[in-house]
Amino acid sequence: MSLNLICGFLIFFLLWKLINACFLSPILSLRKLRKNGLGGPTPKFPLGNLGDMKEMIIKAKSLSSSSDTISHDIHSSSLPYFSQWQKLYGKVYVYWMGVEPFLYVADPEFLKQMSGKVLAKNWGKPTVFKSDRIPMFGEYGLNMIEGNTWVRHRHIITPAFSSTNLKGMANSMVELTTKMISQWTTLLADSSKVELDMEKEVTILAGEIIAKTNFGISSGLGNVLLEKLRAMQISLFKHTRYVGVPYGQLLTMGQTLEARRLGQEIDDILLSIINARKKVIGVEPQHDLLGLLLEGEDQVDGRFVRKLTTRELIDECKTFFFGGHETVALAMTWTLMLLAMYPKWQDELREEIKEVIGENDNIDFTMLAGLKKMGWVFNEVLRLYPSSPNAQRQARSDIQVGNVVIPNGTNIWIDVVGMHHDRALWGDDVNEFKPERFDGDSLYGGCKHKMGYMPFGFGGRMCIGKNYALMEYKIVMSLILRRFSFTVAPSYHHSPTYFFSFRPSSGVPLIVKPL
Ligand code: HEM
Repeated sequence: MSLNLICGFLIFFLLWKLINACFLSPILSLRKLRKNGLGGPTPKFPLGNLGDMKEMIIKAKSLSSSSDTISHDIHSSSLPYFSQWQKLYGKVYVYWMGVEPFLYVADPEFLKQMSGKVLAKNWGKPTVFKSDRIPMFGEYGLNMIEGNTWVRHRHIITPAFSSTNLKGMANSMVELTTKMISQWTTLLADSSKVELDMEKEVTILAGEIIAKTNFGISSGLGNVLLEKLRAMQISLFKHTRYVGVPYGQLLTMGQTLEARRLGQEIDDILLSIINARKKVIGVEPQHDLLGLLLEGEDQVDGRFVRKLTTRELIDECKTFFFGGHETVALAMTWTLMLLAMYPKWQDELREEIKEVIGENDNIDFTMLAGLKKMGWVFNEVLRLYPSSPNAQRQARSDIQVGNVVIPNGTNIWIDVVGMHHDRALWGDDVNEFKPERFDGDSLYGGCKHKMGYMPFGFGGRMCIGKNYALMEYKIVMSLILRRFSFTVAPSYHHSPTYFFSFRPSSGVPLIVKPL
């Protein structure tokens, strides 16, 4: 075959791929979805609805920056496109990121029926997000994998979060929080109050806690990992990403390469931690996550094989490091901001802590169940400011929900914030901070539909670290509320911003006073 012919074939093949990716496949998907009677905003090539989304965000931000009042209605202010499209097209519609259609779902009944049709292991995760997420979670992190690989990993990891193991982690949580408290006490020695950025304080603490309890590593090394993860997140999500736009990655090449470089550096540190731990297996007891993942072997077809490969281990460590500190840190940050806004709830919690824990420094795991009101506050904070504001899935086969067929390959965006702020589900006080709605051991806070409240996800892929998170939250909050009171600093500007999660746009400065 002549060189010209080969080049001709290659050009034809690349052109065909481009036309297919940019036009044929999206038109086919649009037809299939429209056949179901699903509405949605009109996509424009090549950005889909990304341009509209950006415009709406800029408008909403300029409105909120001119207002001094603190509103908890973050659905309208931080995700204005979803809230405005919902009014036009209902709670299930189709929007586009580039040439990728997304089925938007904020209807709990639809979600219930849809999730009832698919086994946890058969859910896919959108391929379109993978290249952005791989530097953060690796290819084999629990939240990235599917099918039998997910079943195997989940089966191996679940025992690490048993109540026996959690009990063993409480001491480290108390120890590290006490260290932070003594730093604050030193700062306060010379003045009666100080202003501290609570987001920064509790993020460092949560990072130290996950580093110690899951990997047995020192705060110093934990902080190095945290800084690299944070820098990676900023390079990946702080600026416009052209998700779903054909060859959109080329437009953000610099950020992508930077994220990959940081990802590799994190992998190298984790590999050295894993190798050091391998040397002490069988010599020292291994109760933390890493020890459990390393220890033991499985018998497969009569052969003994290691449970997870080194690549899988690195990816799981990265996933737990990231997922295990960021979510809890945000829950604690928003809690402190809300408690500073509503001092009545600070007093209520302090009273409860006094009754249940007293001045005891050896907080026992079993005592924590007695902190009922703190549980309500935790639930209410995660309702208003969920650390995981959405869940994403991809159909791996056609799914029939009532009259709607969700075609194989469809991306699904479940808007958790939308459901948590839905007036029809929660009533007129939906945007108010009212922890008492979770009174009476109500798991759903009076929500009219059980799937309308899902801060920890749904079905078999529900958060594996839920009990760990609640334990850490209760220990940290008890220890700090016992010693300090909090008020909102005049410099605080309430502007929760969505980038991967809901974060304060410029920290949460609070005035801290010793009690
Ligand atoms: C307030 C704290 C937390 C919140 C609100 C939270 C929320 C969630 C949610 C909503 C999911 C499901 C995501 C989906 O459906 O795609 C999830 C999954 C997950 N969470 Fe959490 N999480 C928290 C704390 C933690 C902690 C402390 C850890 C680890 C120590 C952790 C590890 C994970 C992992 C590994 C998954 C993936 C599970 C799977 O796919 O099987 N999370 N989390």
